[in-house]
Amino acid sequence: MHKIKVEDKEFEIFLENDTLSKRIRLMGIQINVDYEGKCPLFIGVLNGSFLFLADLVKEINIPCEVAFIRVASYQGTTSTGEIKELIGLPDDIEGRDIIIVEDIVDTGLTLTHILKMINEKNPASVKVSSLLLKPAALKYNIDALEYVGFEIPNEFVVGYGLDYNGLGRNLTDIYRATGV
Ligand SMILES: O=P(O)(O)OC[C@H]1O[C@H](OP(=O)(O)OP(=O)(O)O)[C@H](O)[C@@H]1O
Ligand SMILES: Nc1nc2[nH]cnc2c(=O)[nH]1
Repeated sequence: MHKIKVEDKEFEIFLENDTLSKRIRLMGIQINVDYEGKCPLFIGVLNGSFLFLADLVKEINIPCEVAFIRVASYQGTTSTGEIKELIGLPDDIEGRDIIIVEDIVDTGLTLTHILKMINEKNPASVKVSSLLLKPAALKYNIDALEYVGFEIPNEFVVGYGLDYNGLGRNLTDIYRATGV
């Protein structure tokens, strides 16, 4: 089993880059079909989505635009993970077909806040594309979650954009914590 250490934590290989690429190709095909004749605006949620978004849009062969947003958490309330503000949301999304791009949906809290703030700007439609989803961790129902790469167990993962204490985002494969 291919194991690595990121800072103090051990991880084992979980999803190899080739597996990710094949799935992302299929997700792109599905989006090309669903948005034929439209010009969707992909909005990546920084930081974790940067590699997934880059690979996903390379599979898109219809006109599209790309933007990024960042969410900032309340200071001192990290245990509840409340979200204070959304940075970088374009002003002119009214009437646009939006596809929010996430690396992972865990509890669903981040997306719930993002969706609320985006919907206030009256887009034509909003869907979410997430590479990973932890169904067992979900606390918020997200109807807009249309394109999911992989449903994974409720385990901590790192690599391909996902970090452990800021490290590991550059790994080409995704690893899971070994729990030792
Ligand atoms: O469904 P949730 O429980 O809200 O968790 C999912 C969020 O957590 C991660 O972001 P993180 O806050 O770690 O920031 P990062 O993308 O900069 O790593 C991920 O990119 C999602 O945005
Ligand atoms: N790196 C990383 N970030 C997350 N954010 C929510 N869940 C996870 C996870 O499993 N790994």
